[in-house]
Amino acid sequence: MTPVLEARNIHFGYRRNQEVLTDVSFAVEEGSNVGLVGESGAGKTTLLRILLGLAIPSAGQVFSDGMPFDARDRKQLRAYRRMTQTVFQDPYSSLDPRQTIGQILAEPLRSLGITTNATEIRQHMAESLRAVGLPTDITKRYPAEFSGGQRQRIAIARAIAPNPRVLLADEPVSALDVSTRIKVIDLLAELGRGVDGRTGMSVVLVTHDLGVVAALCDRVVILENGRVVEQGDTRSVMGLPQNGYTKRLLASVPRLPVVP
Ligand SMILES: Nc1ncnc2c1ncn2[C@@H]1O[C@H](COP(=O)(O)OP(=O)(O)OP(=O)(O)O)[C@@H](O)[C@H]1O
Repeated sequence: MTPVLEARNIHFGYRRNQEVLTDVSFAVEEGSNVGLVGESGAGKTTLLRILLGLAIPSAGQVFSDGMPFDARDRKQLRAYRRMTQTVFQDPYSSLDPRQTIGQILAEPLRSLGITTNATEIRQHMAESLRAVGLPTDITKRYPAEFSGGQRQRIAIARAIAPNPRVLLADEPVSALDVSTRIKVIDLLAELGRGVDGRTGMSVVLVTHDLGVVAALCDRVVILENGRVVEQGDTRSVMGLPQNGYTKRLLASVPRLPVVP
């Protein structure tokens, strides 16, 4: 099967002669969830920025449905943005405090050219609010009226409103308390499977937390200093890690599932 998204031999540096990513390759199959894991500075966010088309690799290529994706091509970027949406770490800064929830949810629908029809926008908004487990009558309220977990649900509702095929999430639960964290992970897992009449989507999850990967991802890619040191099926990698760095990361996480 052609992967929905693929990074092939990606290199990137913010400065000349200082690579932050070196020869990074991995694929995201339709409907499967992939965790990008590594310690602080490993290059996870940079890789996500490349997958979002916000940074251009110095070598290598991103493929979308098997086709090379060039973020400098505005037409390609527009089509790509409809199929990939993102959720950031901090729900306090990612939502504009001056906008109502309705304005926040409608923004991607308008800017991506999905619809400008008020009735259709209301339908999309209600559908995505239902999918994240929030009441549909909150559209006139402001982000400040909601808790961190609720705000992250609103950010997820905004991301899924255009019906993306891939959700790229950068540490989406690390700013939340433990019980809220579990609920948001469950929500992402549900959205991946498809919920409330929506089709499932792939989730690419950037995290330094292997516990979150174990709960959500079918596959895991381990990054160390900008290189992939190990990748594969999450249960196999976590059950029998081959790489010393992966073993050290695993040793720092309590209670991981054991492969039978
Ligand atoms: N805008 C930038 N300019 C220069 N260097 C940068 C920039 N952003 C990141 N870097 C460097 O690139 C490397 C990778 O950073 P990146 O943020 O991708 O890592 P990360 O794995 O996401 O880390 P964290 O878990 O702390 O967010 C680091 O050495 C970082 O200092």
